[in-house]
Amino acid sequence: MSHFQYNIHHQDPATAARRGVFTTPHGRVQTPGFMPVGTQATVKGLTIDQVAATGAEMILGNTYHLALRPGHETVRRLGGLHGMTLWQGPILTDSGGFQIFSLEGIREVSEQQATFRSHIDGAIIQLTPEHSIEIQESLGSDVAMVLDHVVALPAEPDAVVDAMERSIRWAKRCLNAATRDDQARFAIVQGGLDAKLRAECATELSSLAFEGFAIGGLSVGEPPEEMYRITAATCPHLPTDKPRYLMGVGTPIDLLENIARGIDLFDCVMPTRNGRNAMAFTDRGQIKIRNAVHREDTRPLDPDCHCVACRHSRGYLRHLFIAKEMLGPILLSIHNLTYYQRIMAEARAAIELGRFSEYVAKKKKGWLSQPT
Ligand SMILES: CCOC(=O)Nc1nc2cc3nc(NC)[nH]c3cc2c(=O)[nH]1
Ligand SMILES: [Zn+2]
Repeated sequence: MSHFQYNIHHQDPATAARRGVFTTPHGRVQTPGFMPVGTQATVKGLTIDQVAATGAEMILGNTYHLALRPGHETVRRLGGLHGMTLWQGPILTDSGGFQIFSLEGIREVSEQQATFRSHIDGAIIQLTPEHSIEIQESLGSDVAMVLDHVVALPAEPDAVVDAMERSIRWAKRCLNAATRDDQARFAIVQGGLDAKLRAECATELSSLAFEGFAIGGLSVGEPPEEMYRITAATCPHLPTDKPRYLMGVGTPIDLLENIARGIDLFDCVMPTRNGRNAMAFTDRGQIKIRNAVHREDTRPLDPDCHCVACRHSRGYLRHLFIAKEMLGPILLSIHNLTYYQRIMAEARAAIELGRFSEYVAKKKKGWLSQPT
């Protein structure tokens, strides 16, 4: 009996949106679902109780960062990510390919491995598919991402094909290197912005024994319409009975547009990173809380939000940022994560009612109006 199970209980009649539940050894994830990013084994500035209170069920850690610091053997000796962080829910680790390629600029990719320079001490790191799986098994995450080869866009067609074909070979090496049956492996579809390549890659990966499938190589600066075109072209070639995870996405509109095209799981730094930078998401668009207009505004960020930040006035939140108090970034991170989870909960309910398209239209109207 597998430790992992994915069940769809509603399929939206008018879109490709699905409502499901992904069961892991550390509990269930309601889908569509959003995973807060905890790159260095912490969702920045929040305790795990605060993260849980936002409604998050599954969080994301990053293999590349944790392998560099404190080292995956150290994490294992400290009880793995669950023992170290005390987060008892599901954890997904992406092996950080994106961080490598975006943060460091990959020094080189050979058939054997990706070689890059550590952003901490400049040391040369060589990451093979096998080592990436070994690291993630030490971290003890519930879901491990395969090591893939991501090319920066725009890229020469030959380079896109080459990286996509290497990613498939590396995905097979990751499966062969796996030793834990209580850790799922998710494949990552590559293929740039070429719908035909994406379909080929998805079809090939779907024939392999993965518990889930991610769409990579997006949210790397391409226009939203291009992202939506690629997810719409890729999902039909992925198994219907496995979770689909769109990496690094996105804004609230991106979440809904991609749920409509068949995506089940998301992760993005936006709610936390923008929160730390004094930007709050609301149903009527984004609020830049440092703006002087909020100076004596007694209203909460969002009257419909039950989070701890929304018990305060906008004026107080603005003061915290102007005074550079650490509570400011913490409260806005909590609000933004709560907001993202609320959107996902509303989306799940709308799919159950068969009214997802109506829901998306209503939300987009609010987001595109001017915040008050
Ligand atoms: C190296 C394999 O593990 C990975 O995490 N690969 C991977 N991660 C990604 C993360 C991304 N974040 C964004 N936008 C913020 N886009 C991403 C793409 C990938 C990816 O293609 N591949
Ligand atoms: Zn709030």
